Amino acid sequence: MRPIEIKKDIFWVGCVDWNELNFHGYSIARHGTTYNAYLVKDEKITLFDTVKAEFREEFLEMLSQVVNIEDIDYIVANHLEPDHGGLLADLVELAKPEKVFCSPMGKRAIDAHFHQENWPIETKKTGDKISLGKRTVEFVETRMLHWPDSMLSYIPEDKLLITNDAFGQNVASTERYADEMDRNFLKRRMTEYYANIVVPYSPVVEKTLKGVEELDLDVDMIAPDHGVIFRGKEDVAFAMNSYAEFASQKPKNRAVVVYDTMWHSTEKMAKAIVTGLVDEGVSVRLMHLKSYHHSEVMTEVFNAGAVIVGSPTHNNGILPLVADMLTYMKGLRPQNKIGAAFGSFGWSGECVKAITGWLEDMSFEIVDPVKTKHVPDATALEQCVELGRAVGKALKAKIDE
Ligand SMILES: Cc1cc2nc3c(=O)[nH]c(=O)nc-3n(C[C@H](O)[C@H](O)[C@H](O)COP(=O)(O)O)c2cc1C
Repeated sequence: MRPIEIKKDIFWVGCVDWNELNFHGYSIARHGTTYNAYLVKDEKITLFDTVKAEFREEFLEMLSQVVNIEDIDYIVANHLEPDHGGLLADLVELAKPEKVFCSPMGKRAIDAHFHQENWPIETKKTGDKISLGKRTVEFVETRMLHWPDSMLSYIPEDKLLITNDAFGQNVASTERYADEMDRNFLKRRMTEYYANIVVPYSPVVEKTLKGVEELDLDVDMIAPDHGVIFRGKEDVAFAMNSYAEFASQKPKNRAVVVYDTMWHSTEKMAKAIVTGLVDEGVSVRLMHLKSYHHSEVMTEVFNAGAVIVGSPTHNNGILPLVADMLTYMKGLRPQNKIGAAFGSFGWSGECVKAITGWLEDMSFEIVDPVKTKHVPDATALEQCVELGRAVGKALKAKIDE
């Protein structure tokens, strides 16, 4: 692909990764991603971020189409994760920039990744500004959105906000702008990204959105480091409003029933629970963990107000895929959920206690569990339907709070 001029003398110089399948446990199978970097041609030629190291040749070729690499004066490292900082050392070597700008935490990240003492690093805090000539760059630190080093760069003369991973979406496409993409597809990719990466930092998202409002930043383009760019006031508002909605984590009238099973008893219970939820007017996703990756489950969990988790008792505990999913979910700290456990057992029956413990650790509002010795009979299945109804009622009450 060629560089794209997104504003006068500002170029997208990223790489499209059509084949990436998995980001640190977050499956992006079939959608790929992009690593976006931006080059500003001003009196000081400035590069914002780099790309993943595997794309070295492609990235250097991309840059060479708009600039002599050795003419780059400044590099801004908004985020040091290797999909954006992967070629920083190469660029410092090739361009010999006058300055490398990063946040104070970015300096620590550069030290820990590159172990270089002689780079011309200058740290910038929220509110600090630099001049590129005709343009200014203002920095806004966004610690833990989603790494300690993360920051935003704002160019007021172009009303452009370069946001590193915030507002990103894992999607490989020839389209570069949000308005060229189907809106529902885009929202889905934004939701997945938020649910699998950003959700634990929702308080920082709320603070950042408030900060952008208080600083009265006039923005008509948001350029993230993954996926498409939001251009025009309408799409900027769409991106900001989507993040405000995501960060609020308001419970929705949807439930996820997620489980694993060895001999299908827990599965029979799961289906009866779905019946009870549907009786109460709740929209349900039933997800067998042998069919769904934990990140697909997480996106549904994020979109749901209730999560009902099932496992048979297995060696005095729960099945490994259920433990895997609970570990992943707990790390992402979803808020405002109703939770319940269910499962079949043979003799000792620890499954529901173990699952309930996980759900309590995540501060879910707990509805009493159901466990069944081996194959559920009609009475046991009716208890499962009742569990679904009880969760549906608790969810309704929570939504009305
Ligand atoms: C390898 C294995 C280990 C098991 N360990 C336990 C156990 O520690 N305690 C228990 O109560 N049941 C145990 N069970 C019995 C299962 O929980 C029981 O068969 C249950 O009905 C299976 O539910 P499912 O049909 O959903 O797989 C075990 C079963 C298997 C196959």
